[in-house]
Amino acid sequence: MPSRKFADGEVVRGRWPGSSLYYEVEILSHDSTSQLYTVKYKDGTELELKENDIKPLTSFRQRKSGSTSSSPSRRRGNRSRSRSRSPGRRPPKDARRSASASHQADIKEARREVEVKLTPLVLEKFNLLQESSYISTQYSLRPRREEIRLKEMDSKEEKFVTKELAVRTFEVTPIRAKDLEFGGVPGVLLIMFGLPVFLFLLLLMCKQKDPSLLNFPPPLPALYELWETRVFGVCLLWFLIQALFYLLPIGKVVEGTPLIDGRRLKYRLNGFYAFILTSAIIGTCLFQGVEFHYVYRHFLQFTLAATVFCVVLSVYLYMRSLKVPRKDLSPASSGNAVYDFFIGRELNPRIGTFDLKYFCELRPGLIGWVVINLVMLLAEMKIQSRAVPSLAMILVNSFQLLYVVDALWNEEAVLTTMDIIHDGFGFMLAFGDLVWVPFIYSFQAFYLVSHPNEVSWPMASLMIVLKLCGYVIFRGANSQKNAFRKNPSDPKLAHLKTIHTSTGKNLLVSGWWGFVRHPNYLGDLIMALAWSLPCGFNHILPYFYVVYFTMLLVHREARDEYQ
Ligand SMILES: NC(=O)c1ccc[n+]([C@@H]2O[C@H](COP(=O)([O-])OP(=O)(O)OC[C@H]3O[C@@H](n4cnc5c(N)ncnc54)[C@H](OP(=O)(O)O)[C@@H]3O)[C@@H](O)[C@H]2O)c1
Ligand SMILES: CC(C)CCC[C@@H](C)[C@H]1CC[C@H]2C3=C(CC[C@]12C)[C@@]1(C)CC[C@H](O)C(C)(C)[C@@H]1CC3
Repeated sequence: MPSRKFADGEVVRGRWPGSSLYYEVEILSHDSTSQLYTVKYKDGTELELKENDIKPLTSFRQRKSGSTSSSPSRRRGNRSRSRSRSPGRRPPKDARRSASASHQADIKEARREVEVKLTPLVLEKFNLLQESSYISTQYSLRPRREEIRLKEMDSKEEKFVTKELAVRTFEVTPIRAKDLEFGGVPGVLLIMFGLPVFLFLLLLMCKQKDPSLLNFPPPLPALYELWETRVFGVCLLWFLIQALFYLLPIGKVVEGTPLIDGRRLKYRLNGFYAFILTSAIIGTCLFQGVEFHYVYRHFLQFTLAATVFCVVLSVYLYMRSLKVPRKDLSPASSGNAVYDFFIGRELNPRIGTFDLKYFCELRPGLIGWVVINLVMLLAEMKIQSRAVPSLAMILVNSFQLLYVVDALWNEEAVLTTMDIIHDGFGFMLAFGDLVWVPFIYSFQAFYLVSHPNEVSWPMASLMIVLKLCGYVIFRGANSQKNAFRKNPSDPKLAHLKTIHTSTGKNLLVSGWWGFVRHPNYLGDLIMALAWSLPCGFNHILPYFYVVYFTMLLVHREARDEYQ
């Protein structure tokens, strides 16, 4: 058994992680497996430290004044973040080890290799006490201007703290079987097999003359009827063209949020240019008389081709994740092969500088959705022998076009979403981005092709107002959040109030974020309703998106709250 240098109860100096400052601490215990000491600072903060970060008292000359007795957190006037602990973190001797425990231990081990050791271990009792006193002071909601002044006074040290916090935020907590999201392994198996079948049923139902939910769902066609190699080729070509646009050296390069080792990946923002170039190609094809109706006629074949592509991509992503260093794994991964295949094992799979997850999140599926909507608009004109598209179709197309253009214009914002920061790239996002978005989000337009609905101008005006209200809330809230996450000291946000959270991060509680807990979700839901209303009230089917989206956002809200 490896020897230890310091005994329990010994009073020594412990380095404050991320800085070169040493404070008086008491050794509480030593873990022989991890070789870490649990130490207690004078203000009660407990951390795990490496032996190298601990020095005997005798190795320091006493300073006349200064920080000898104060704890780092006290020196910051109790605005300390040191109390923060990762929620859900269990003591190391947790007896309930699951199959995922060794995988998580691997990830933790990797973290040890790359970062200054910082594992706050606060006793539940202490934490509760401190939490309540903290809440009572924090809920006085100081205007952020004052916070900024305090920060400036303490800026040098803040630098350490900020970095340290960034690292801590992405701490990988042990995932036990009961902590797995989406219903664990049975849940993700159901989603992976059930969702593609459900998607086909939905599309087949929508094609029926009477798409009532009370009707028996039509039988699924045989696979050989749905498979067309040519269609698969078109999908592949589409993906490659978008990849080519992504590689173009136009648009600025920005840094993403810090990874567990403090690194920041670089991302090129050229999604909007990709959209312009795609529009130019589509325009040229239209001018040349290319038969876009082919896509409508083979819509199910396209859905199958995209699904097959996404399964192949997911297998590739899982295989390559088995070879990546442990520090590159997603905090959502669990060690269970089935679950990780779904949620994604690798956080940021890249081929050179080509970031597969970031690329798929915004390009082929989202731009594909707009193109499919256009295909539906043309199909409506052809099938219903119209000289111009219906007002309902124009509304659906323009509402959703605004949504996609907004996402591409504000491309940088996607870097702070849960998908990029937390989830790996696996079947869930591959299927979501490349199949679900283009083939389900275009559902209202698909519905209108075979179920026309006349919308009067007064009704259309109400729908436009609803859409714009939703958009203003969605954009206002997301922009405020992104600006805050990018630079919490941004003078433009100085009037906003914040509260501190147990993860060490602040949350906005005024402005849009003082209005409801997730104003961006509210705006998004209002827009979702505006997209469905042009389809009328004859059937519930075009409102499927609103129902699904509510469930998705409620689930995301719960995931966000948990994190
Ligand atoms: N159309 C679709 O299918 C679809 C699907 C999903 C999402 N969306 C939209 O995409 C956008 C982003 O979604 P998202 O799920 O990533 O959720 P989000 O709420 O934008 O992002 C979650 C992150 O926001 C931060 N946050 C939450 N509350 C905050 C507050 N009060 N103050 C400051 N920061 C706060 C947290 O960051 P920290 O973790 O850093 O604390 C949290 O992790 C939303 O507008 C959503 O409606 C659309
Ligand atoms: C189980 C699966 C079917 C779940 C699939 C979920 C995905 C369809 C979504 C997860 C994150 C979503 C998302 C957008 C689209 C839909 C998702 C990929 C988004 C690109 C839509 C435009 C927005 O402006 C956005 C960029 C903020 C947004 C990011 C998240």
